[in-house]
Amino acid sequence: MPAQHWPAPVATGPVAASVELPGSKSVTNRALVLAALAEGPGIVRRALRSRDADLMVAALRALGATLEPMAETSASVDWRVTPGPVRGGAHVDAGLAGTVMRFVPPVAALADGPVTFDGDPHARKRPMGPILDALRALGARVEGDALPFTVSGPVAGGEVTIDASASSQFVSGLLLTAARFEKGVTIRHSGPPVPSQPHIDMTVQMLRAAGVRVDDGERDVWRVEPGPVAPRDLTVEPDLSNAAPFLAAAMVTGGTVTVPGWPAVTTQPGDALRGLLTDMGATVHLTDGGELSVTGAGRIEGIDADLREVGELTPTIAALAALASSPSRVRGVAHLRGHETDRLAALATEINRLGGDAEETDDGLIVRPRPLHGGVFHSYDDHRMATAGAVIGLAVPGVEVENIATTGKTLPEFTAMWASMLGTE
Ligand SMILES: O=C(O)C1=C[C@@H](OP(=O)(O)O)[C@@H](O)[C@H](O)C1
Ligand SMILES: C=C(OP(=O)(O)O)C(=O)O
Repeated sequence: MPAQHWPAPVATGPVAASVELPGSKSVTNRALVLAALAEGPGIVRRALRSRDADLMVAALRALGATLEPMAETSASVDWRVTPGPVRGGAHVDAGLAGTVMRFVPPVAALADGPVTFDGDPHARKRPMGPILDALRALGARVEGDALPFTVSGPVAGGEVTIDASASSQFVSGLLLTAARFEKGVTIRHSGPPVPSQPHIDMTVQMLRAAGVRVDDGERDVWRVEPGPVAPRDLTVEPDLSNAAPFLAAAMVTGGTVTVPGWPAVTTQPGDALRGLLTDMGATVHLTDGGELSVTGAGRIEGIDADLREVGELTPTIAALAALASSPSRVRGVAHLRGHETDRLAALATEINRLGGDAEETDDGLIVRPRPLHGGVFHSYDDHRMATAGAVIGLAVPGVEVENIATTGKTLPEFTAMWASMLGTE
């Protein structure tokens, strides 16, 4: 895969493709953590292979779990996971992965010695304070308030109040390990709304499937009883958020893209694409057999949408908005400033660099239609910025995406899949 300035292919006609997506990053990394914390060996099938998933595998191995591939393809692995006593003295590289930097520190607090964490230069800027303070309040010793930091257990557990408005992953991270703390954990959120509720629902649902008792009946309060985590044999769903740029290609080109294996019921936020793309003018159909198809009308409508619950879809929606025939407004996503990059600034800057009209608001973006021209679309080490550039490039000749290889965070085969969708491979 070329490392830099990837000439984004222009579509020569309506796409007509079926695109099979590898496993969900969010499900994979939760499943691996829960398997490593379980009472006995378990299996995680169709786990994603990508930088974020590889970092999680390395982190759990460093902490004492054994992960063995039972079967693998270039895109996915079936892992047999054998838990071990959580080992101190380890180092965890979080890369730029929110799931690693927020889900692994509570696991590390179970270790018999200190565990050090660091990550990419930009990862040191991502918010960590609330979850590290929570671990302190629950009994851990933590040096540092952001990457790099050191966590030393033991943690007794108990009650803690946090402000999770900057990331739902603070809640998910504490919840995933909570049952293994002597007293379990009760988390109360206090502050502006917590984003990405479906991702918290995903955590709660996967904990329950592993036999953990979770009470989420009161808004912004989660109670986890202490107890064992049951081993499972689970199959990871396709990554519906990574379906976004491919489905967007159907809209941009007035073609049809189908994605097999779309779950009938899911906690993945990518499922919201069905409604969002319909609102932007697509015809969306999900068959009983789990095949999702999106057909573009040849014209994209602007949208006014609150994406707080599904923030990771914002870069694709903004790319579509830049190609739409009427203005768009995206709200509720101030927390995207703490993602892989400040996504609101990055999207506005890169759309405007191509001649567009995008404006940051307090909590989102306004994008007005304007003819675009070619140029370099910077990715800021952000996989979803890179794929947003590819979407715009379908309709705008001369777009070059800087560092397309950053798509390896969650979709290492992106360029090959894109070429295959366009029939140009
Ligand atoms: O728990 C998860 O797997 C995720 C939660 C969300 O994080 P934020 O709540 O920080 O947006 C999402 O954006 C991220 O891509 C994955
Ligand atoms: C915000 C994202 O990732 P992370 O898990 O690193 O927070 C994302 O994938 O859009």
